[in-house]
Parts: sequence; C-alpha cells; structure tokens
Amino acid sequence: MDVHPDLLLPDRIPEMERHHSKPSQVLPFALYALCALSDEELAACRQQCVADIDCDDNIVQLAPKAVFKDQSLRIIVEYHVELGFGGQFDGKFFIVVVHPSSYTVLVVALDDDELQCKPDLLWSKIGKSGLVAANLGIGIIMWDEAKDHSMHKIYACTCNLDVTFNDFNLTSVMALRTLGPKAAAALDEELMSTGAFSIDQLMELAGLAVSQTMYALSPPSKSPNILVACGPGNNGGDGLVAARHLHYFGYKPTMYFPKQSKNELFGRLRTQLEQLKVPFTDDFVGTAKRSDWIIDAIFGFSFSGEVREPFPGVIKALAESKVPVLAVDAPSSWNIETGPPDDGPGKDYNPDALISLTAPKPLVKWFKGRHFVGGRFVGEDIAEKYGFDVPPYKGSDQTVEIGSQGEKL
Ligand SMILES: NC(=O)C1=CN([C@@H]2O[C@H](COP(=O)(O)OP(=O)(O)OC[C@H]3O[C@@H](n4cnc5c(N)ncnc54)[C@H](OP(=O)(O)O)[C@@H]3O)[C@@H](O)[C@H]2O)[C@@H](O)CC1
Ligand SMILES: [K+]
Repeated sequence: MDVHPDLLLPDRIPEMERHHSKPSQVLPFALYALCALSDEELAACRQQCVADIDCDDNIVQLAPKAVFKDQSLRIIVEYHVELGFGGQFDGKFFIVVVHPSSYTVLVVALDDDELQCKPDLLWSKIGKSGLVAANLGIGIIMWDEAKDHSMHKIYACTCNLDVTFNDFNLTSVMALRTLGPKAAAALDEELMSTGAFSIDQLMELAGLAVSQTMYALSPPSKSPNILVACGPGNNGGDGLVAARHLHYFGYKPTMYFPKQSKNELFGRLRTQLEQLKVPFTDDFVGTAKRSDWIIDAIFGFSFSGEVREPFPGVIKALAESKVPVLAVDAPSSWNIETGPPDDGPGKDYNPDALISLTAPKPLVKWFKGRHFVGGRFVGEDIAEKYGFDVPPYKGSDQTVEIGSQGEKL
C-alpha cells in the first residue's frame, strides 16, 4: 500500500476573501487526521495539541468529521472552508495529524499573512501545534516567523504504518534537526558547567547507548566477537565504556586502542576492561577479519583535517571492511559538516550503522545505513536552546532508531 499522504494544496482559495472583513475572534482550532486513528488516539492527539497552551483546554477541538483516512489534504481543505464559515472554528488555521505514529503534525493556513488567499502549511511537533496555531490566530506571530521556527524544513516523509500512534515513534515520519560541531562542543561545555554533569557521567551514558545499539543491531548469540576501535578523544572513551557493557551483555569484545590519552579517566576505563580480561590488540586488520561487528569509536565531533598516524590504515580497513561497522557519533574521518572526504582513506567509508550522540550531526545527510540516536542526558529546554530535538526514547531504552537511507534531513 502506498502510504505517502497527498499533501498538495490548491494554489488559491478565493472563498477566504469572505474572512478578510470579519473582525478577528479567538475560535477553537479544528483538528483532523489523514490516517486511521481510534477515538482514544484522536483524544490523545487533541490533548497533545493543547499540552503547551496555558489557557483554555478547548482551544483545539476535533472537527465534526475529523478522520479522513487515506484521503488527500485537499479534501480536508474543502471541508474546512465550509466548516470555517459556520463561525464555530477558526476559519483560517487548522491542524492535521498525518500519520498514526507521528509526533509531528501539520498546521495549515488557508490564507497566509499577505491576504492573497494562498494556502500554506508547516510542520510542528504535536505538543507545540496548538500553541503555534493559537499564536498565529491571535497574531502574536506571523506566518513567516512561525515557518522559520517550525520543523517543516526537516520533515522527511517516508511512511511506515507498522507502528502505533501510542509509540510516538519517529522512525518513519520525521528526521531530527542536526547539531553542528561548534554547537555540540558548546553543549558539552554547558552540560559540564551549568548542567553539573561530570565527563564520566556523560561518557557512561553515551557508552551505554552505544552498547544497547549494538545489541539492537545484533545480539551476542548471533555476533559474539566485537572489535572496538578507540581513538584518543572522548569518542574513544565512549568505545571503552561500551566495551565494558558489551562484556556484561555476553559479547566478547576486543579493544584496539593505539593512542591512549594521558587523561586519568582513560586509564581507569582501560583498567576496568583489563580486570574483566577484555583483550587489547595491536593488530586491527587481523582481528577485524575474525570479528562479527566492528565499533568505530575513533573520532567524533572534534575530528578535523586529514587523518593523521596511526589511524589512516585503520580508516582504510574500515572503508574496505566486509564485517559490518557501527560508527559512534560520526563515521571516523568524515567532516562533521560536509560528510565523507573527497579523497584519503575514508573516501569510500560508509558504515552499516551509526549512533548519533545527543543529536544527529549534519554529516548524516550522506549516511546510508541504520541510524540511531542515544545519549539520554538532555532535557527539552536545552534541546530547544541548541535547536535540536530530543528523540522519542521508549521506556528505559538509551537508544532509539530514527531513520534510514534516503531520508532528507
Ligand atoms: N554531549 C555529547 O554528545 C557527548 C559526547 N561524547 C563523545 O565525545 C566526542 C567528542 O569528543 P572530543 O571532543 O574529545 O573529540 P573526538 O571527536 O573524540 O576526537 C578528538 C581527538 O581526535 C584526534 N584528532 C582530531 N583530528 C584528527 C586527525 N585529523 N587525525 C588524527 N587525529 C585527530 C585528536 O587527538 P590529537 O591528535 O589532538 O591528539 C583528539 O584527541 C563525541 O563525538 C562523542 O562521541 C561523550 O563522551 C560525552 C558527551
Ligand atoms: K566514530
């Protein structure tokens, strides 16, 4: 079944002219669904839409006919044009749930700020949509401004109806906003200053997320032998932590850690592994051949320039590896902003899986494998401040799969 919703809008809606002379009034915003939702799910959607509005809970209400399963957005527009003249609902703006698993929705304007009867839409988080609609309706923000702050630029519509609305699963519907290298470093600083975290804590959670991702990709019963390649920075630290958890999960990790930082934290992480009799090897290529998976924890968001010794040979081996690779935060040697290098050992490197920590980095645009996000130590406020999204972790999971090949970020 083709589940891509038809979201095309007509060029103009001349009927909207009739609204131009009407005095502005705060009326409830109608909520529709372009997909199958039960009454409970619809009610939950409505609740989500009003969650951020600090006033009347009825500001978003279900339209008299709310569900337009497998129909086009145009049909809702036609219906709403008529409904809007009744004076019960705001005629100009309404909200549409497009996908049962989405926590993004559409805010639709039937007449943008230019009063030219031109419809337009923007993507919003479901929890913010009512507030966005209300602010637009009351005129606190203008349409262009709302669009600038919305998620419409980062929506990726690759629908998959295997998940239920209650999961609030992003996998199929949206791509998360990315975090550039400078912002990622600044966020790290902030977490460790005003955030009152220690680096040990962040690394422990990051490494735990890496190990859980490995488990999600292939459990130890299938892939016991994991080669963990660690670089000299914190990305390598995540790899050291992950290996410890992998050991406890039942894997047999082997470490490749050719350039150990003098920082005492790395010494402690190494000692913890040695006490568990986790082996360290100097032979990356030979060990890689005997491994079921490789974890690339060589460079993360602070990598820049051309790969220096002793890592070019390792990166080349990763690029040529027949053994699947899970990259931590970034495929090592990729530029964080501009992705794979034009030449050098990482030119053809595209790992099978990636776990982005805290938030995806811009390089994910070029990534083609399975994509996870982990590093569950940032709340909504910080995420908003740095302009990224907290992914919808489920339950106690430290990692969530968010997208796959071909998604537009
Ligand atoms: N909030 C979060 O999300 C958290 C993120 N965390 C993790 O931290 C990672 C960022 O860690 P980071 O800043 O320590 O740097 P990272 O990327 O490991 O690499 C820098 C090292 O690489 C080296 N190096 C650089 N360029 C090179 C080159 N061309 N060729 C050769 N070497 C090169 C350089 O070494 P140098 O050569 O200077 O000795 C430097 O030491 C991040 O991606 C995530 O995984 C968590 O642990 C905590 C919370
Ligand atoms: K990496």
